[in-house]
Amino acid sequence: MAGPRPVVLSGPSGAGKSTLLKNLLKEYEGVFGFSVSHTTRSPRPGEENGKDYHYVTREYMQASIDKGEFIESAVFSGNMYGTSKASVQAVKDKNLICILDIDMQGVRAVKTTDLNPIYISIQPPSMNILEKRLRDRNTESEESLQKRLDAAQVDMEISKEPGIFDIVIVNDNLDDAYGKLKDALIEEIKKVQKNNLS
Ligand SMILES: Nc1nc2c(ncn2[C@@H]2O[C@H](COP(=O)(O)OP(=O)(O)O)[C@@H](O)[C@H]2O)c(=O)[nH]1
Ligand SMILES: Nc1ncnc2c1ncn2[C@@H]1O[C@H](COP(=O)(O)OP(=O)(O)O)[C@@H](O)[C@H]1O
Repeated sequence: MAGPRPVVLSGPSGAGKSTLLKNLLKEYEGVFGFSVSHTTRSPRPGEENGKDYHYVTREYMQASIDKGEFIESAVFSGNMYGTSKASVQAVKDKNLICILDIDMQGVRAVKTTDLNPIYISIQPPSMNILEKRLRDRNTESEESLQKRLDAAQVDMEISKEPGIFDIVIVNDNLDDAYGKLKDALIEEIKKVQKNNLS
C-alpha cells in the first residue's frame, strides 16, 4: 500500500521554511518525518549533525552522487546540498509524511522522479522584509547574504509560474502562514493519524 504523499517545502533563504517545518514536526509528532539532506555548508549554532543536515565534505558528497546515492543535488550560495535516497527511505519506512526542504533546482529535479510530493512554496511578504529577517537571523556573511537575496529574487518570480507549486504561502504573520500550511496538509495528516490508530 502506497504510504502518505511526501511534501516539498521550497522558497527563498529566510522565507521561514525551517520555522514552519519545525512547528509541524513538533505539533504532529508521529505524522511527519524530515528528510535530512546532505550539505557541505558548515553547521550553524544550534544545528545538529544528522538532525538538521548530514554535514559532509565536497569529496564525500561528489563520490556519493557519482555512486547514484542521491535523488537530487544542487549548488546553492557556494555550497552543495542534496537529498539522498536513504534519507527519504528512512522516513517512508516509518510510514510518516516525508518533508523535504529543497531549493528550486531540487524542485525541478524531483519533478522528474516518481516521488509525487505536494509542492509548497513559502514566500516572504517582500524582499525588504526578507533581507531584514536574514540579517536578524545573523547566520550569513555579507557575501552569502547577497547571494541568497539574488537567488530569492529569482525564486520569487519562478514561484509565480503556474504548474510548479500546488500552493504558494506568503509567510507574513507566522500563525496565519502556519494555519495555511496545516490546511494544505490536513488530508494527508488525517490519513496517517487514522493509520496510527488502526
Ligand atoms: N536542492 C536541494 N536544496 C536543498 C537541500 N537541502 C536544503 N536545500 C536548500 O538549500 C538552500 C539553503 O539552505 P540553508 O543553507 O539551510 O539556508 P536557509 O534556507 O536559509 O535555512 C535552501 O533553499 C534549502 O531549501 C537539498 O537536499 N537539495
Ligand atoms: N512570519 C515571520 N515573521 C517574522 N520572522 C519570521 C517569520 N518566519 C520566520 N521568521 C524568522 O525569519 C528567519 C528565517 O526563518 P527560517 O525559518 O530560518 O527561514 P528558511 O528556513 O526559509 O531559511 C528566522 O530568524 C525566523 O525566526
